[in-house]
Amino acid sequence: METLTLGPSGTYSHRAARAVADDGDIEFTESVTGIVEAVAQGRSARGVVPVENSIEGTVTESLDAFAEYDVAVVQEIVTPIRHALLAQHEAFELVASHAQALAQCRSYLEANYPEADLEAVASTARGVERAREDGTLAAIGHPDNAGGTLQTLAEDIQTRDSNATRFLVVAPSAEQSRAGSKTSLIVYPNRDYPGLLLELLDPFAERDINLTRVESRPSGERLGDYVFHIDVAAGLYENRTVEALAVVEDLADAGWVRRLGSYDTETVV
Ligand SMILES: O=C(O)C(=O)Cc1ccccc1
Repeated sequence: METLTLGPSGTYSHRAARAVADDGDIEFTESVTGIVEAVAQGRSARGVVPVENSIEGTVTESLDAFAEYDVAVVQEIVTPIRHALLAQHEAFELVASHAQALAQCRSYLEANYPEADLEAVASTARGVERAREDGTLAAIGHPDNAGGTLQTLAEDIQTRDSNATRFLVVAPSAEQSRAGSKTSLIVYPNRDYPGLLLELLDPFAERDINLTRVESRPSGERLGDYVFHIDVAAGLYENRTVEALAVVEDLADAGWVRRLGSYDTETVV
């Protein structure tokens, strides 16, 4: 099945996409929003996007794209991230990588290459391509990207050993599923009063549904107005989830509630 992910070839997203697609079916683009948009518009059957890292937190562009485009989430992929420093030689001046990778390796770079400039590029593999062509650049990426002109100068340079990233697999909204142990929801109450968030979360607590993530993102309508991204450890096939959602929908009757669907998690090493 044709699957679009963040490229070029060799990104962590590419590695995650291999868990759900044959390598020959994977295509690349350099925009997370572009991936979600392509799936929503039927130009791609599946998309794989990074959503959250254990060190650096949310990939806000992905969440905002889920709020903007109508798509379903059909699977979660969790993968450990081990970064390598890749360059032609030690004498580089600039490190080019994805903003999250640069942030995840901040301490290592400050301690070992305090003089180096940092440049955020669209993906780790884009930085690798640049470093392959230009000896003044180093890249941070998966060690498998070494070879040719590029050597591995250091491995495991992320701040903590437990660096994991969650990726979500998106599909056209018609493929939204009720089966799975987790569910992603987006709630826009279009209201503001004391205790609103408490009221939105209480229906889950009352039914013993664990929340695995709550994230507020600006709605873009006005300052202080938020869209809430809520993930729960329960499926839409369960009565307790349907009941909790009915209460949430009442509370958000001036706005909207989107069910991205239920899905299972796969860990890929
Ligand atoms: O740039 C990549 O390789 C990505 O897939 C995004 C990313 C960056 C850093 C950690 C995890 C995912």
